[in-house]
Amino acid sequence: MGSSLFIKICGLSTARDVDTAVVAGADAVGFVFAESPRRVDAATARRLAERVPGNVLTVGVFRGQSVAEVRELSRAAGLRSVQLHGDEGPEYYEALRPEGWTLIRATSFRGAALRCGELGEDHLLLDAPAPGAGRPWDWGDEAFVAPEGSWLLAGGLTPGNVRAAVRATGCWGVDVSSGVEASRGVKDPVLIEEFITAARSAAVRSGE
Ligand SMILES: O=C(O)c1ccccc1NCC(=O)[C@H](O)[C@H](O)COP(=O)(O)O
Repeated sequence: MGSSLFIKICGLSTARDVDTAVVAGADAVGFVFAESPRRVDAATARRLAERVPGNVLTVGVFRGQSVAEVRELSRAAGLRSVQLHGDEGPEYYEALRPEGWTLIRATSFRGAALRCGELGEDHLLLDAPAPGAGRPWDWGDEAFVAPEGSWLLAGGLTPGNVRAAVRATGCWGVDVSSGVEASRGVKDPVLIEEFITAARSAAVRSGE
C-alpha cells in the first residue's frame, strides 16, 4: 500500500471493469452485496475476485445485514475485506475480527469528530448519507473535522473533483462508484482510468 493515496473502485460486476481498475492501479475493488442495482451474488463476486492480484484488496459491501450473512457471503466469495454501511456496534466488528478480513466502517459525517478504529474497524469511510448515490457532501465546509487515522473519502467523487477533494481533506484514501459510471450500475472503463489518474495526481497528503 505504501504511502500513496489508497484508491478503491466500488460496485464492480464485470471482468472488464475489474481488469480495468486493477491495471489502472486501484488498491481495492468493491462488490456490493447490499440492496442495490449494483448487487452481485457470491458466485459472481468469487469469479471476479479470482482475477484480482494479491496486492489489491477485494471488498464486500454490506448494509444492515447480519454477521452470519456477512460471513457466509464473504467466505463464499473469497474476499479479503468487508465494508459495513449499517449502524453496527463494536460487537459486530469483534465478531468478524477472527476472520482476518480488513474491516471498513462506512458512515457519514454528522458534526462530531470521528476516530478510525473506535469501533474496532481498520479503516473508516466517510460517505454521503445515501451511499452509492453519487451525491457529494460538505467535506470542504469549515465545520468538517477530518477523522484521525486511515480514512477514505466517498460520496459524489468524479475524475473532475477528486484531486481537489483529496487536497481539501487530506484523506488517506478515496472510494468511488457513480462517478465512474456511464449510467447507474454500468461502469465506464475510461472514467475508471481517468479517476485513478486524477486521484494519483493529488498525491499530497499531510506529512509527505
Ligand atoms: O452502491 C450502492 O448502491 C450501495 C448500496 C448500499 C450500500 C453501499 C453502496 N455503495 C457503496 C459505495 O459504492 C461507496 O462506498 C460510496 O458510497 C461511493 O458512492 P458514490 O457516491 O456513488 O461514488
